[in-house]
Amino acid sequence: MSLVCVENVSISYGAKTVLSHVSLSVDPGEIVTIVGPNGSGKTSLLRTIIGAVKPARGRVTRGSDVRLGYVPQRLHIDPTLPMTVARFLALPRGVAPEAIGDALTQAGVPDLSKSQMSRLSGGQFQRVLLARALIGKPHLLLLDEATQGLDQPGSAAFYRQIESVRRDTGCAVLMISHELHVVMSASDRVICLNGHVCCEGTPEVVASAPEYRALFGSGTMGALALYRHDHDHGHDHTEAAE
Ligand SMILES: Nc1ncnc2c1ncn2[C@@H]1O[C@H](COP(=O)(O)OP(=O)(O)OP(=O)(O)O)[C@@H](O)[C@H]1O
Repeated sequence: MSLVCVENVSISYGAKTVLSHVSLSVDPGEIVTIVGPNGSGKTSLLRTIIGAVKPARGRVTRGSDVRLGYVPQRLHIDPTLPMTVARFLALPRGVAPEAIGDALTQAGVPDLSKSQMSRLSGGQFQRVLLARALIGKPHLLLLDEATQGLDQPGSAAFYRQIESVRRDTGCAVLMISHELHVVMSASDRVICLNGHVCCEGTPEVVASAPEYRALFGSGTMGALALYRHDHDHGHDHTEAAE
């Protein structure tokens, strides 16, 4: 039984249609990545799944007990506003301190609760947003370019954290990313969007699809093989957030 089902969805802003006839579903425990060029409708699709954008056609269904956790692309917090991480995570409704501690631990930043939001590094900020999404114990975690602005090691560490969250909680993950080689190697399934679903399947299938190569070139295949080769050995996946 899928957690969410998107059936024949089209999304328009006024007269402009940005996505047409998109169908997809996410099953429990899967990591599914959406890739696509700028403006191809990726964020619009995620926002439709969480109910923030109404589809012009088609429908999105999810089980009545399925909880979603959403990590947005950006979140601006006034840097002059004094606010600790714990306070931020307790907004807008009260959350028990143990739940905040658990979420920060799952996000890989157990010691940040007393830090000021304005003093966090980019990597720490993203981990705090991840912790915020994990507080509700989601069945499906949705990430919109969560590693934007992080350097390559920082973003690779972030994706390893996502894999560990999936391992520990069993949640499914639907994420958007531009970091093709890192993300493709961490995903069970990849969906390539460009106004519609161009191609989808395992990372290997998508990386070799002509539709994908027309958009991104053929470089990913080599990077994917290299990454898989490099990681064909054990790892201590406990790097601290940048
Ligand atoms: N609220 C809105 N009103 C009008 N047009 C919008 C709105 N949100 C997005 N669009 C337009 O819809 C198109 C798809 O935007 P969307 O943000 O979904 O794409 P994206 O694939 O996530 O892009 P990026 O990779 O640049 O983040 C763009 O042309 C964008 O300008």
